[in-house]
Amino acid sequence: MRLHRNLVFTVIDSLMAIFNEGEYADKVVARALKKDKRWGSSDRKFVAETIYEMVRWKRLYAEIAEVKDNYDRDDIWKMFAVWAVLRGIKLPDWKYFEGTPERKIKGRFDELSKNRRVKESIPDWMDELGEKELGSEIWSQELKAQNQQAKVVLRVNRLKTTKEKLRAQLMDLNIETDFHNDYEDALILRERANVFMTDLFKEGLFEVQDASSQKVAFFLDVKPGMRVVDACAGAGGKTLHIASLMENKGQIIAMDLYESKQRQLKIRAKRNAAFNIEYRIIDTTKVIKKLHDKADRVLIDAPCSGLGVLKRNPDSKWKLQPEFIDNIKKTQEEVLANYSKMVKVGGKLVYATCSVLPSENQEQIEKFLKTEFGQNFEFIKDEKVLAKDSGFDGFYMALLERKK
Ligand SMILES: C[S@@+](CC[C@H](N)C(=O)[O-])C[C@H]1O[C@@H](n2cnc3c(N)ncnc32)[C@H](O)[C@@H]1O
Repeated sequence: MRLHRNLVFTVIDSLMAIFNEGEYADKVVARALKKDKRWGSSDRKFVAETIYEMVRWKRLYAEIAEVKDNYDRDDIWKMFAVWAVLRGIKLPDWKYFEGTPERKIKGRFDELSKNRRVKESIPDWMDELGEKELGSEIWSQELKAQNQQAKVVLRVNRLKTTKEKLRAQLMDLNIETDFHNDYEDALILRERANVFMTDLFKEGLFEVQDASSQKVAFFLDVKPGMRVVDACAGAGGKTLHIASLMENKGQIIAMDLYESKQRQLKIRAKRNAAFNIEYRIIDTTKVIKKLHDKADRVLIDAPCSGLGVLKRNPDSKWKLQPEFIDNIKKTQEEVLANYSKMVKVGGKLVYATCSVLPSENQEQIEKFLKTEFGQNFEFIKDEKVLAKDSGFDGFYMALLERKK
């Protein structure tokens, strides 16, 4: 591989913004890709993937390069040189690479790889937390799995097509996909491609949704004609899947705290031809009270640490703080206590997170079932999805039924 100056400069600028100015990697990458219209797909791929790689392995590269946080531009060049050397890429004779100690880089890599925190490139506190909650062996394997690049997974929109037809249409565009027995609605791309540019996407024939996340709507056991509340709907990844399974029959009530997310959901719902969604912003407790005892199904896709989705958000390794996790656990307890009241007797509740930490998952459910209101519910089943086993995101989902 040859390094091209303007592409590498874009990577360095982007990393300055992510590491030093607190910007989010996905936004910075999106901006970087708009920079030069002449770039072809391999140029764009280089820019996006290199930025993500450098974010993913930030600690490892920084320690090998012997540079410390609050990196200046020279430090980022040194980290970039480490990335290139470890990939066996020949460094061009640019001034930034003068004196790069290639042999020392390889030696330090071997030495530092003995320490999990450096090898898997995560902060100390996060490593301590993961080990405490999952045990050293599982946590090590999970971290390794979550440091792999995520596969691109599509979810067919049953309101518009079938996965067989969609697969054939994608094939016409030279986008090859596979079905997977464990994920009924999924098509998994053999190679990464920018599927958002296709007319098939613009016509709403599919959404991009990780395979683990696609399990949740099935777990909720929705049927056409039901009244389903998606209490933390956000931009609606799962709402749209629920809509697809309900064949536009019945009612879906999509709620969130934030209007901006709901606006995105509305656009997506239109594209998907999902017509049975109503929208509510949770701005007072009344919004929830009005629906007490009214829903056949309630989904609580709770806000969480995101410690199951580091594959797709490597950035959160560096942005997440321990205090955030403590606070989000309190929110999880509250939403379980309050939103479960919308389930009618005989109805079902799914509590889901994209975290692998038991303290955000099964322990929240155990706690809830011991509360006065929680005693009205029976635990049916749960699923703890680890990236190390599934190859997709880490996830948790629990199914409860209201008995009285
Ligand atoms: C895991 S995300 C939801 C993802 C979404 N369900 C999807 O599949 O695309 C959690 C959502 O909960 C929302 N949220 C946070 N606190 C909440 C609360 N107290 N009540 C309702 N929603 C809340 C956040 O705005 C966020 O959109």
